[in-house]
Amino acid sequence: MPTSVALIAHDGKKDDMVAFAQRFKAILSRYHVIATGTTGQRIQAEAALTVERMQSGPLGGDAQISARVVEGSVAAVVFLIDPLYAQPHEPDIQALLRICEVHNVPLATNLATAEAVLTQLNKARVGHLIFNPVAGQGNPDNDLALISRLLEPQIQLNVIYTDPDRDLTQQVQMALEQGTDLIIAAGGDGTVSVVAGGLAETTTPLGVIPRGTANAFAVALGIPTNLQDACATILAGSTRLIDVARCNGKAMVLLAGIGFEANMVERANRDLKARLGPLAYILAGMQQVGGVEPFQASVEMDNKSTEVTTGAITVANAAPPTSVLAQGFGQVMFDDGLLDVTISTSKSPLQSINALTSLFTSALVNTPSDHDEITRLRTRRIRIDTDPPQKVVVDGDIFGMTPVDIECISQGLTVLAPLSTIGDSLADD
Ligand SMILES: O=C(CO)COP(=O)(O)O
Repeated sequence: MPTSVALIAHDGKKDDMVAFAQRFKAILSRYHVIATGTTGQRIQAEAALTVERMQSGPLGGDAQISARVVEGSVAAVVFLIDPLYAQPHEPDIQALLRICEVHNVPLATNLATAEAVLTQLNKARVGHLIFNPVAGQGNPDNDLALISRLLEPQIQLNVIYTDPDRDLTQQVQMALEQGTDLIIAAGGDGTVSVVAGGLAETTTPLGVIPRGTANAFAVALGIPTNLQDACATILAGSTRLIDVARCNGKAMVLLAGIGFEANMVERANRDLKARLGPLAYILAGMQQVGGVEPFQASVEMDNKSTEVTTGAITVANAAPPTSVLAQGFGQVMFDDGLLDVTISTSKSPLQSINALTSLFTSALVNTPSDHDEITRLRTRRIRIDTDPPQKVVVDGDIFGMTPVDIECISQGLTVLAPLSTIGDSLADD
């Protein structure tokens, strides 16, 4: 769907254009505004809108805008023509009017029609698609073409590619400032986590198109893991309020793993994930069982501190059944305002395997684990320190070292998701 609006005014109409841009600034700022040179300069200065300026009209600016219309990137053209003065570049003006006819692009040549066109544009949903081209094993070009084809008839889509050199949180912030109706994360759990962090404590919904290796967030919320159905879920528009957490200030939607999980994630690097897909985590986990080094942890909640010897601590906000180490309760509640903490106190590889099997069974049958070496608790806030310091993984990526302070923000995130799923506290009522 085209995402630019073109603004052009002859000299006798420039004051009208500036007043129009000021009045419709909220709508225009949701679009990429393009304008001929002098018109653009005045709009930028007097309506404080960001404008991509072409050449001045008589020097070819109208022709440049015609080219954009032909390319298909223009949603509407507002061209305030002065009917009382002849223009030296009349052929360019006529060409632009003709090109708009040819390509069926809304064209307003006076203020009354311009208002009608902008009022109509205001009804379209504007969305930002944050697309991670290196996530998962799919073909990014084909995936993006399919997503655009499915969503664009209903959503004005601005595509932003993730790039290790650009701060994604800042890009989400910019999209929010422009006024977006939804932000869609198309990538793995890492991408989803950063976008969710930017949307935490706002009312702008998060759409998820799972394109990663594990897609744990989508599975936990019952969001389909194939592209077509994930897009259909976004278009259906039903939203859920879920909890979001902050781990040492960083947003966390899934879980923090200390010890076992952090080492496993480190072993399942991108190469292994590219070769084996989700099996990479299982292989890395198996390699890890024998090498678990127990550590001392001090766990503080409600101003009370407890000491434990453990090989794995998992603090989960949301997790699918396959996140075995988070399954002390057999299912992780993602909308109860609490973190689900699972601590394994196994001391030998064999005990670890027994405890893992118990957690796996708990997740399968949705009941709490009663294994002696599993401690489980629910809390709003937790602080964990360890001796020696341990690696911490947050939402599938290595985050840093202990100590960590994790806090749950109750129902702090709006997600486009099917209404009822596993892990949903309503499902228990
Ligand atoms: O002449 C124009 C359109 O035909 C407008 O050009 P400027 O915005 O550069 O004045």
